[in-house]
Amino acid sequence: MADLINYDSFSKEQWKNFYQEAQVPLTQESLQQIQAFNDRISLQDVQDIYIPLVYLISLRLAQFKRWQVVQANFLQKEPRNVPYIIGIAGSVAVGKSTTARLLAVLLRHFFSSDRIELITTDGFLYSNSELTERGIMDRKGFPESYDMKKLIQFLNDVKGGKPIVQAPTYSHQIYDIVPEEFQEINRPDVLIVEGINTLQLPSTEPIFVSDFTDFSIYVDAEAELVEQWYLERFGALLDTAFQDPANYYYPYAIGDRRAAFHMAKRIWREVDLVNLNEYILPTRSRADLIIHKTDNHLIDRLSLRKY
Ligand SMILES: Nc1ncnc2c1ncn2[C@@H]1O[C@H](COP(=O)(O)OP(=O)(O)OP(=O)(O)O)[C@@H](O)[C@H]1O
Ligand SMILES: CC(C)(CO)[C@@H](O)C(=O)NCCC(=O)O
Repeated sequence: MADLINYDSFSKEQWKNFYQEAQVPLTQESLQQIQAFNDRISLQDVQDIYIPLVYLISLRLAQFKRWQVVQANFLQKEPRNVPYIIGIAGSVAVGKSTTARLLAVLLRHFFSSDRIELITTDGFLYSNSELTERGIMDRKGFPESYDMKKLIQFLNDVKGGKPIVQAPTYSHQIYDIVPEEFQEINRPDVLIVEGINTLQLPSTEPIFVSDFTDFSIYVDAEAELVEQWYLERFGALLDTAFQDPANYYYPYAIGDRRAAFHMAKRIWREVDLVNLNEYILPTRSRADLIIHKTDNHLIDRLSLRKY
């Protein structure tokens, strides 16, 4: 990959040998938490990939904290606890939120005295009615479908130490922003921000999400595989939609399943794949770490930025 000249690339075997002193909390509550949200996650990957990753993050976090003190001393100010922000980017359905949740569980386990929070930038999408008004309902997920000003303000408030900052929430079930529902972020030590746009540089803003991000991860996989995961998740959404007429997928769930999958394939091809190729993949070469996944979501390569 020519765009990755400033990365060192490692096989899983190499990566796992960088640090194996800690063990996945196999018998503890954390393991139940990991499996509770996705029982298909490979525990071997958690040990081989995520344990060294959490250690790497702990080194960077310690360095970040030291730097905050040095800078405050230079400015003759009291040092304050500046939240450390981890961004997670990648295609729709590549597994960003699963990666983010897994990382949050592990960080909470290993840094038990720190407050670890997680948000998704999906909450900063315009609502369906706003998207319709703007004539871009078929561009959900594209740069113009996000209220970037609001997202930047949110990040600035969190970084600035403002107590209780609200993040709006998005639901895949209703396929829309949830009205009047907010997640409250209260001066975390670490905030994980997951979303397709976390490495984007939208031309409408003078400042970007990445200006607030201290460590960024791009979750990568071949588009054909991501399409398969997209369709699998679509199937799972259909399966749970049966019981709930308020669910966006209810009409598809009670209708012809083949027609529903036909529609999902078309949306993947015409919306999410186009978005991946035009706006998401070009941001990969800005990530600090690229995690490459293959069949069954197994991780086979990691690329770490050198400079
Ligand atoms: N490590 C993993 N092991 C097993 N399944 C996974 C893993 N990561 C993701 N999946 C599955 O892949 C699908 C997509 O994952 P996820 O919802 O995390 O993607 P996403 O990138 O956050 O998507 P979106 O941008 O649309 O919110 C889900 O069905 C999820 O259960
Ligand atoms: C909400 C996003 C943009 C990202 O998570 C995505 O899941 C989405 O809804 N994309 C729009 C096209 C589609 O329905 O797949």
